[in-house]
Amino acid sequence: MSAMSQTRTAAGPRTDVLLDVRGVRKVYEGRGRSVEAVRDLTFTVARGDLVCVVGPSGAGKTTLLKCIAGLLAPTSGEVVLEGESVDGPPPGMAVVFQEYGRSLFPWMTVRKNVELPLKQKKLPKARRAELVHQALSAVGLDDVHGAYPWQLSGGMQQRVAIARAIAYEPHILLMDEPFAAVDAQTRADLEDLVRSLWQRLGVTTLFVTHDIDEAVYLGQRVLVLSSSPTVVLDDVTIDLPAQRDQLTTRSSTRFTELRGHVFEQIQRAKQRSGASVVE
Ligand SMILES: Nc1ncnc2c1ncn2[C@@H]1O[C@H](COP(=O)(O)OP(=O)(O)OP(=O)(O)O)[C@@H](O)[C@H]1O
Repeated sequence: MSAMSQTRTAAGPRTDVLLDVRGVRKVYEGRGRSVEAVRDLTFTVARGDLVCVVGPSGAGKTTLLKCIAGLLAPTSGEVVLEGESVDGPPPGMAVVFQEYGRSLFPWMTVRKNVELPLKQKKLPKARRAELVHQALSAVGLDDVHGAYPWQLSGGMQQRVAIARAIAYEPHILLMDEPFAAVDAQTRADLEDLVRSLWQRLGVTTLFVTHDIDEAVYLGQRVLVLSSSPTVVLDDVTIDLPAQRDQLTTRSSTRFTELRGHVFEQIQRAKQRSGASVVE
């Protein structure tokens, strides 16, 4: 780790660790061929943190996120959430994926889409209505309760997916390249939405992206993944002011320094090859 990096353990043991990723390794087994997507990932996320994970294409970001979400079993190592080992989708977690078009049900109205996980949580009807209303209002979609997802723009659909996630009142929110498929202006608006929701709701957030600027703009920390073997190459503390805006923050000297530092790390990581074929 470089001088700019600050390991989170430097100040002593963390007492409020929400997520503990311990030596996670994932090898995909295929016909006569095994691909080691992730070698050894170890890090913690404290309650209330907003942590971005950035790494070159194929570094294993999605694999890591699926392991954390309990959708994929690590080959070795362990994911511990709130003291419990993860061996399936944990109840206190919500995930927002890149493909909003596939994550919303087209035959259900916006309201029904947001309400669905709350029904699975067996919340009473009045509470569900309250949470749906609050969440849609928080993402600026007060007027579209009765619309269908396909009647909305891509950016609005992703807002619905975010509303569904926050209505669930998760302890941790995972986001996997959620804005990769929207235009630049919408992306900037959605980034600001994530920051403002995080500040208002205090929900612990792990945000995976391949976009260095996005990671530095959003995060309190940026974890830089290497590729082949995939490990945490750097853990950068983003010491930008808490109040960020697209114009001032992105044109500040500190933003440029941090972005340059992460960029250098990614370049180093890219000099290595993709995932290792281990057999
Ligand atoms: N089901 C699978 N079977 C075999 N190999 C896989 C499987 N899923 C992913 N991989 C391989 O594991 C490696 C890591 O993939 P992963 O999708 O996790 O990376 P990523 O960092 O999210 O990539 P990107 O930024 O391009 O989305 C890649 O080499 C990929 O080809």
